[in-house]
Amino acid sequence: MIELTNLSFGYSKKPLLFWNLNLNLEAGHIYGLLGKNGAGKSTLLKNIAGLVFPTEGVCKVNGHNAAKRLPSFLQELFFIPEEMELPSLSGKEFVRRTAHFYPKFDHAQFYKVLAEFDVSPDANLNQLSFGQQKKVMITFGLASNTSLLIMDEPTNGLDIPSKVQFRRIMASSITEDRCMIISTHQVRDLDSLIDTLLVLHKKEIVLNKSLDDIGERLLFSTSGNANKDGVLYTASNAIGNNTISINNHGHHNKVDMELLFNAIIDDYTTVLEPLK
Ligand SMILES: Nc1ncnc2c1ncn2[C@@H]1O[C@H](COP(=O)(O)OP(=O)(O)OP(=O)(O)O)[C@@H](O)[C@H]1O
Repeated sequence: MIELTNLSFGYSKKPLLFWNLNLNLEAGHIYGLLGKNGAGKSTLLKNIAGLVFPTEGVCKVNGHNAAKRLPSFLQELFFIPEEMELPSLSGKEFVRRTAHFYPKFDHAQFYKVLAEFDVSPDANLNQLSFGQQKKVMITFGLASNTSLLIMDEPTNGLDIPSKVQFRRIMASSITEDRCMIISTHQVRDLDSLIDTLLVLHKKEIVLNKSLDDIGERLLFSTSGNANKDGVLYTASNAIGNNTISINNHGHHNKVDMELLFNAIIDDYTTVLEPLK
């Protein structure tokens, strides 16, 4: 569905943020995009959405060159940026004026999910709190039923019960025809939600693997339970050590995404070797 080929990008007069980046993403998956502050997550998402244009290389979505922003491309894409300015309209009016851009927009789904988020469709959007505004846009994005839904830091501004609700609603909205990409700093917000982890580090996508694959190849445990001959990374916490080691048994275990992310950004790239 998404094909980035030899993509390089840099803002004018700044060094390149990505260099020769290649990435293929498929429908039917919820991808979690992680990277340090300033790694370029938002910029990568904007390249995919055709909001900025590659310096070199190409980004295709459903066969369309994203940079051309053709109507046939735009009607299948919904992008929720990290920060947004909403018009002085009620949610209901916003839907009335904009839903027709998305041929698969489901009005009943919009009102149902918005009610689950406990936001009134009659409230003026620019008088809602930041978290409530996010909820309206997440709901609109889900109801648009576009084949690609991109969310940049969607959980930013949501309180803890709303984050739980968000994960539940998102997980129940994925279909075989849809691809969702969620970027976040809050690794824990992706727990029980994403199926594939993407890590952007040092101008490249260094990891694009399903959690199933990762959990079969790496063992996440306390150091006492680690595969002692295959320890790849250890981090101490208040009560001991957490460890990533090679999973020799091939039995799936739960991936500690935060630990894996920390290992990668600390440049313990050996954790990536068993995943190649
Ligand atoms: N419009 C712009 N013009 C120039 N530089 C920009 C622009 N937008 C972002 N940058 C720079 O590009 C780099 C990557 O920014 P980006 O927002 O893509 O990173 P990010 O990984 O999403 O960061 P964060 O996790 O902090 O949100 C940063 O150094 C930022 O200052």
